[in-house]
Amino acid sequence: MRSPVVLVPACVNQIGAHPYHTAQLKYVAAVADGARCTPLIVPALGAATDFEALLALADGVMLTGSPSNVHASLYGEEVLDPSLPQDAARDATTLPLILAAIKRGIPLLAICRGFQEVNVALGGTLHQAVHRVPGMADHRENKEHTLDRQYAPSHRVLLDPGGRMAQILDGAAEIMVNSLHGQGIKQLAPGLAAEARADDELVEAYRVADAKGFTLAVQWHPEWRFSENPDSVKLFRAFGDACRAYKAAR
Ligand SMILES: N[C@@H](CCC(=O)NCCCC(=O)O)C(=O)O
Repeated sequence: MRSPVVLVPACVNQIGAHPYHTAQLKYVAAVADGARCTPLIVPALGAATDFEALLALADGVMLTGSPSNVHASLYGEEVLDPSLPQDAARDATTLPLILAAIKRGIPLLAICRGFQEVNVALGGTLHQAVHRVPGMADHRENKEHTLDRQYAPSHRVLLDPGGRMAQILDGAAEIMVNSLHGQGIKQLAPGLAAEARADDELVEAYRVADAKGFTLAVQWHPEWRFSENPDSVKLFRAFGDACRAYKAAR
């Protein structure tokens, strides 16, 4: 029997003289080895994407992190810092894909930029620079540190005791997470339920409250060396199980 297919939308990145569709290995590996599903990287073709064709293949969707920001115009703001990277082709692909996947009840796991994308797709807004908001912490990584240090757990999040995440993590009340983002949730979209918050109250995880299928979005990076972190192992296993159940029920 074939394994569930999980769509992993690509970014567009310039490498040398040419633009490429790219997906980082760590995300693809977490789908393959953590969720035990077959990752299928989706090119960022925007409106030229045949979403119906893709969703007919999909048993799950995983949205990755990326250094680029969701374009501020998509939540009604001017871009505050145009020097930061953007990826209009990814926005034009992921936002419609998110809406279509949720409507179909396809399991959805969203990480970092993906977490921000789902919120914007559903009508929420973002802080463009969390660290400039009075009372909020700086959630960015120090780029001068080694990667191991950048992706090391750096702060706690408190889990909603009645939430899906707490259930997946065997009733944990809080966990330590890494933190590599400048933007964050300002206004949670209608229909999203917060699952975890940092000590400065920033939403760090949520689900789509009335979704037919599994939905979880996290601001941190569970894909980083996931096999060394029991919480990340449980999260990818739960996502994979949801994809297997979706596939079985088709
Ligand atoms: N641009 C957003 C998104 C942050 C994000 O996804 N960072 C991860 C980049 C590298 C990786 O994929 O590990 C923000 O800064 O808030």
